[in-house]
Parts: sequence; structure tokens; C-alpha cells
Amino acid sequence: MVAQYDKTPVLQTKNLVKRYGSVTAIDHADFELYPGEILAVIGDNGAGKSSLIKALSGALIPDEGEIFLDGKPVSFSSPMEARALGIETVYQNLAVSPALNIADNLFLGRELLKPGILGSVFRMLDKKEMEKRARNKMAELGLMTIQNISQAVESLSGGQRQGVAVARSALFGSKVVIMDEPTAALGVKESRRVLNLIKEVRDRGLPIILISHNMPHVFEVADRIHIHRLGKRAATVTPQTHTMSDAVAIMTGAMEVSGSEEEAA
Ligand SMILES: Nc1ncnc2c1ncn2[C@@H]1O[C@H](COP(=O)(O)OP(=O)(O)OP(=O)(O)O)[C@@H](O)[C@H]1O
Repeated sequence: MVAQYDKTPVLQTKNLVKRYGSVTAIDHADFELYPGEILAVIGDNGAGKSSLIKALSGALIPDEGEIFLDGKPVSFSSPMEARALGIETVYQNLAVSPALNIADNLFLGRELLKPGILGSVFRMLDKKEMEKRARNKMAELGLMTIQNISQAVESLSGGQRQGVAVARSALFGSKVVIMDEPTAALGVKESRRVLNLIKEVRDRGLPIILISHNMPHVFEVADRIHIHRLGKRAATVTPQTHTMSDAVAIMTGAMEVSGSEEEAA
């Protein structure tokens, strides 16, 4: 799917504010994610990226401002509410439960029950159906180098584990997938696989917000790059119009971006 910048943003914020005492973590931040794109969010430590992502995923309730999903105002008071609306977040650390198998991980917290009375009254899990759907999703995303869906996740490599987390988000994220530093703990080869997977998810129609400190990764996969500084967007650039050093300069305040450039980007 090609990014559609003439459409209504899938996810948008206007004038979002979050204060922690005297610290303003989100300072009237605007943000837009368009259909079909990978939008990277970058910024220096403490710029407010996590706070923004938490607001978008229901983990933080903003003090002011608005969030729009498909153009409609929304508010979430918990990550569960954001998930129910199709916003799925893959956190770096809480990606998977090692002791569980792949299928169980994919359906963790959203287990399918058997049809009829076995499910509705006896709450029996539909293991076969979950395994079938898990296998299909993993195959669809090119992850079936992992042969055995009932293999414990602790026996997988870091990249494969991240793959399971990405597959889970693709399975349930109906509108948006947010990925927080998905390659941070991975080696070169594994990072490559996960980056390809991220592109695959985008190409299948789910827009992605990618938070990363890894500039080469950002510049490789992002369609646009939202640069966050001092609690708000300093600029939105693309890998075609700006270099990595431009992005770092904007991030640190060494390069000023005029209002019109910000608007045009
Ligand atoms: N729960 C909190 N209580 C108090 N201050 C907070 C809290 N969470 C974030 N902050 C402050 O808000 C500001 C933005 O933090 P945030 O974690 O959003 O930045 P970040 O860009 O994600 O940083 P990093 O890249 O280091 O993770 C920082 O000054 C931080 O100290």
C-alpha cells in the first residue's frame, strides 16, 4: 500500500499537553500519521517521545488537546481502550512471554474460546483455531522459518521473538501499530529481518509509528520522520529531502526549521 497524504490522518493529535508537576513532557504537540505510511518518531533523550506515544496508546491521559482516530475525536483511559479501537503497541521490553509458546503469545489476553457451550459456559480455549490463525499470520508475514508454532518462545532468537511480537500486533492492530525501539536489542541480521517485517506490515495496509534512536534504521524504512524536540514537533522530514545529519541537527536545535518548511513537510 502506498502512503496516502491526501487522506484524513489515521491518527492525529492537536495541541496535546501533558505536565508532570513543573515539567511539561508534551507541550502543545501536533502529530499526524497517514494511511499506508511508516512514520518514524525521533528526538533527543527527554524530548517527550515516550510521553507522546503513551498518550496515543492510552497509557497516559493528556491534560489538554485532542486525539483523532480516522478524523473522529477519541479519548482512551487505558491501553485496553486504545487496543479495542485498533491501536496496537509493541513495547521493547514487554514484547513476549518467554515460557509460553508462539500461538499462546499471539493470543495472550485475547484467547479464543471454543464455539458453543464449551466456550460460553465452560470457558474452554480453542487451541486448534488459535494455532491455525497463528500459523497463517506467521506464514503471511514470512515468519515460517519458525517451524513449530507450539515451540516455547524462550527457544527463539531475539529477532524471532520480536517477530512474534510484530505478528501479534499485525494480528490485532486493525488501525495502527506502534513500535517502540523494535531493533534496540537485536544484532545486524536480526534487525534486518525485523525491519523487513515492519515494511511487510505496512505493505499489507497497516500504518506504523516507529520510535527509534537508530538513524540508519529510521532512514531505511521510514516514509516520513517526525522530529520531536522540547515536547513538540520541531519538523517533519523525509529521507529524500533531509540527511541523517540534518535530522540530528534539527533534533538538537542546531538547525532551525522555519514554520513554512514544517508546514510543507
Ligand atoms: N512519570 C513521570 N513523572 C515525571 N516526569 C516525567 C514522567 N515521565 C516523563 N517525565 C519527564 O518528561 C520529559 C519527557 O520524557 P519522555 O520519557 O517522554 O522523553 P523521551 O523523548 O521518550 O526520552 P528517552 O528517549 O530518554 O526515553 C522528561 O523531562 C521526563 O523527565
